[in-house]
Amino acid sequence: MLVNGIWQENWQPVQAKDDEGRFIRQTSTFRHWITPDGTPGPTGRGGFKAEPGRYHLYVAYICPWASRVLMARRLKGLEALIGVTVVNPRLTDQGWQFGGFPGADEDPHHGARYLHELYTRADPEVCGRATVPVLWDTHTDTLVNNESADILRMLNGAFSHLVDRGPDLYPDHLAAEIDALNNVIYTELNNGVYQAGFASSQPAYEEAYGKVFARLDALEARLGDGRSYLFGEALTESDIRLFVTLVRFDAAYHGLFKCNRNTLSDMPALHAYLHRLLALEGIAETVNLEHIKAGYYSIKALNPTGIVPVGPAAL
Ligand SMILES: N[C@@H](CCC(=O)N[C@@H](CS)C(=O)NCC(=O)O)C(=O)O
Repeated sequence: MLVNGIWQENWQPVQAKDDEGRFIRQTSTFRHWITPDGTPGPTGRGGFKAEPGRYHLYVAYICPWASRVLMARRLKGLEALIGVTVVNPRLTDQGWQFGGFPGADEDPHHGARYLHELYTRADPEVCGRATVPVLWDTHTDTLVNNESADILRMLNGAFSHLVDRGPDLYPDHLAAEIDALNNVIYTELNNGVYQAGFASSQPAYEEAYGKVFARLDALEARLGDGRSYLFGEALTESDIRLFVTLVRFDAAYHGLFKCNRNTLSDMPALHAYLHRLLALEGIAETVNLEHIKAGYYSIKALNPTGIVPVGPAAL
């Protein structure tokens, strides 16, 4: 991680813990918003007008937070407006690295070797982890936002005057319900699986495991009434947020994170829902299982041999 702009060599993939051994996720540092006219968004400063070709996303296919942004870019038809660079799925002791793995890109804008170089370019005194996704402004050469929840939301609306495609992922009449469900999905699933995987005590692991499967059971029942998506027939942000965890479940969380009461393929409604989303145009291309497995199973603290499982044979 970075402390006052200096990369710390003793970087640890296992993140902060509370007193009972529960994993704690850090908060994001850059919180500016792209808006249609460049006026400030809900946080940060203004000056980031939606313009074709101006912004660039740095992502990792392994990362569920980055994947939700990739999905929104595809669903909203923004591929021609916003470029993407995929980092190497294996975290190094310098954090995310460019190139060096099939399907991993070089940095097209700065020729950086590591993602943390972009963070210090944006702020020479930056402190914190150099996480993906990164939303970069090529005009002012700075980091706009590194919080995927913000990026997901801004991609829904900020470019609509340039490209008006795809579902409204955050319609006004569902906003409060989406926020509430997002919160539950984040706490109990998106982050819940990490809390199981990175727990450093038996009780912390069991607590997280219990939350994960209780929520999966509740969602299995919710989707079992025949609806296509979480809120009926309209695809929303909440579906994107749920999908990114479901699609990694059997390949990474079931084994590596010990979320192993059952596989997702054992839950018929959730499994059908996963495949319904995967079948949406362009969505399967936002998922790279080789990167997902290589990335998760390269976490030495959880898998010291680095052996990557061959399966699952199918999702
Ligand atoms: N709040 C961030 C979290 C992103 C995040 O934790 N990304 C992970 C990959 S899944 C990362 O880049 N980790 C590198 C690190 O923690 O140093 C978001 O949702 O955008």
